[in-house]
Amino acid sequence: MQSLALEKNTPGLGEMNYDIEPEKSIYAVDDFSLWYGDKQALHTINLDIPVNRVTAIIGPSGCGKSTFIKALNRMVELVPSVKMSGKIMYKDENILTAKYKVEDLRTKVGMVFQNPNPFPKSVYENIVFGLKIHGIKKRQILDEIVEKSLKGAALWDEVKDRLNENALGLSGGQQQRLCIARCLAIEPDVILMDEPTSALDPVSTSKVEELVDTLKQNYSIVIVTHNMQQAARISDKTAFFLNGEVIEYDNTDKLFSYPVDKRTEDYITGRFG
Ligand SMILES: Nc1ncnc2c1ncn2[C@@H]1O[C@H](COP(=O)(O)OP(=O)(O)OP(=O)(O)O)[C@@H](O)[C@H]1O
Repeated sequence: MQSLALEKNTPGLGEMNYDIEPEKSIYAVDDFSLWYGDKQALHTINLDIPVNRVTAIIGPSGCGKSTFIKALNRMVELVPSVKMSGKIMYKDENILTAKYKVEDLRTKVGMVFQNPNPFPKSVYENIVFGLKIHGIKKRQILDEIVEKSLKGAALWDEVKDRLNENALGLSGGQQQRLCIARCLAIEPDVILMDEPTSALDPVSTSKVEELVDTLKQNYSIVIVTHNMQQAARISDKTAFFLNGEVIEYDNTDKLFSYPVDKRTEDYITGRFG
């Protein structure tokens, strides 16, 4: 899918973006709105998410960042009062239609949460849990996937001799990388990260940031972060949300250096939020 994301999606950017190369998109979000009961949380979002890039979602508390990212894997539907309109195209298919199987989506889109949430099982069992559900039982295959996933999450060297220990005995940073490894085991296309480092110390945070940078070679990553330095460090594109709207969406270096909208400028310079 080719998309001219910035021309279409960035209110107020005008001709400044015409020199930007069209990128392949993994998601094309089209006039997407969401309500919790009567309260509208997202307003006609148009946003294309590029393949094999890191896209950061920033904005003040309550602006709809988590709601948006949870719409991308339809997790938001777990809230009974949710209503949605518009389209979320994932590889040319609208995931919001009744016929789109949410189980299929979950095998293509992994998610990492704010607080590391390993199962109270061994490191090994954490990785193979989803695979077993999908009927993969052969020990040799599982062993290979465990090693590959832990290597992919830059955790193998630290835990290769502790595979049978309870994952809850790992440090917070190791637990978060284990959750990333658990994601990688299902071989998704996309990894959604909802403030993945906000519960981590600075050393663990920088390990996860380095990891994100490596992972984007093979995965499309969407990361919600409160930390603007983090967004500037690790993302290729940034969307600034405010009151459920996308105010500005652009290449990260441009958005942070030359924001077009005054509200973006005020936010990134710390005048509010
Ligand atoms: N389950 C829910 N039921 C009703 N309203 C909700 C629910 N979850 C979120 N909201 C509301 O939707 C709006 C967007 O919330 P959301 O959690 O997506 O924002 P956020 O930008 O991720 O905030 P934060 O940075 O504080 O996590 C808020 O007004 C919030 O109160």
